[in-house]
Amino acid sequence: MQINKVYLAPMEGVADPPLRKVLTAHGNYDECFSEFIRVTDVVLPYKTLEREVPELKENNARTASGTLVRVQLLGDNPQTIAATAVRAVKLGAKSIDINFGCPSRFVHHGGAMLLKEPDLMHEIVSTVRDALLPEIFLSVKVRTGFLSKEEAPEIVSAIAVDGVDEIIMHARTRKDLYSEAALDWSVIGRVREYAHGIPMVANGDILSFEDGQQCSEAAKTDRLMVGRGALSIPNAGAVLKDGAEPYTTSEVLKVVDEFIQELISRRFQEKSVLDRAKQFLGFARRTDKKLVEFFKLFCRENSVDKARKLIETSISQDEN
Ligand SMILES: Cc1cc2nc3c(=O)[nH]c(=O)nc-3n(C[C@H](O)[C@H](O)[C@H](O)COP(=O)(O)O)c2cc1C
Repeated sequence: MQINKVYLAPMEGVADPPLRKVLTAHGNYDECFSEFIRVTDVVLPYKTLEREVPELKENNARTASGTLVRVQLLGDNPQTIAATAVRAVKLGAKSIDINFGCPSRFVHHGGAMLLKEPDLMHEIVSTVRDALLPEIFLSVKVRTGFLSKEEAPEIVSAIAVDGVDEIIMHARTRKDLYSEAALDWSVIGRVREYAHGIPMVANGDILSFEDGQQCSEAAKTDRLMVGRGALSIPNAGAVLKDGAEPYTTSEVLKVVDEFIQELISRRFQEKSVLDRAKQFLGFARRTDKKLVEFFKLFCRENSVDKARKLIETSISQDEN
């Protein structure tokens, strides 16, 4: 199947503004997402939204390379989520996503915890939709269930509110967390009918062109979302949509170095720069055996200069 849309997934603590800037310059993504922004019983101040999603004011809700950033909100209070969404739109957001997929144990009543409460999910989605102008794109991100994928039809029915533009489904339940064995893209295909024509976006462990093809066949959709795979294959959009060759090891390392430079330019502390580069490589090594060894060497470096030198040496060895 021809893939028509590929999104860079929201990843809290990973896909922050500097990483979004770097990855969207390479990824050929149709849109990327903010990390989840938690909304309590208080409408979020503008300054919090500006801090979490600086792209809103800096570049009309786009990253430097022009990729739109969808603002993701998480919470259990329909009114404050809706009012916060309206504020995000005033700051420039063109698209909003509601998170019912986050399994974090630090989120007590929000994210995937609400998969157990279809009525509340329905109320949140309806209230947010009613508060926004129709031209503002609204999506909802869920998992296939809380305890079991048998819950998926009820979940999709609850959120398939008139005017919702997309349903994004991570093909695991809350209970599955990130278990590889539990992944089941076909659930997405089976619950399509409950979405009443709202396009579905399939998500979970898409790490290659072949994965993308299998996922879209099973999920019966031409829209995919890539999270961790975006760090192993920084050009994931081009790979999945156009069958481009995935970046080579040295191309991935050049992206890691760009990320390091981006963090330095934003005045991140040396330790944070090293930690974030390790985090990137930790994900990237999933699909590249050469990076497994490189990662071990990289973790021994205790200065950014030495770490960048190691990257440079490895790139020149790889290219010769
Ligand atoms: C470190 C990390 C942080 C995440 N943060 C969020 C988040 O803020 N909002 C959200 O909806 N999902 C979040 N997720 C879930 C991803 O968006 C995605 O659904 C999941 O990783 C499966 O896709 P993948 O296999 O392509 O990574 C996070 C996942 C990871 C690994």
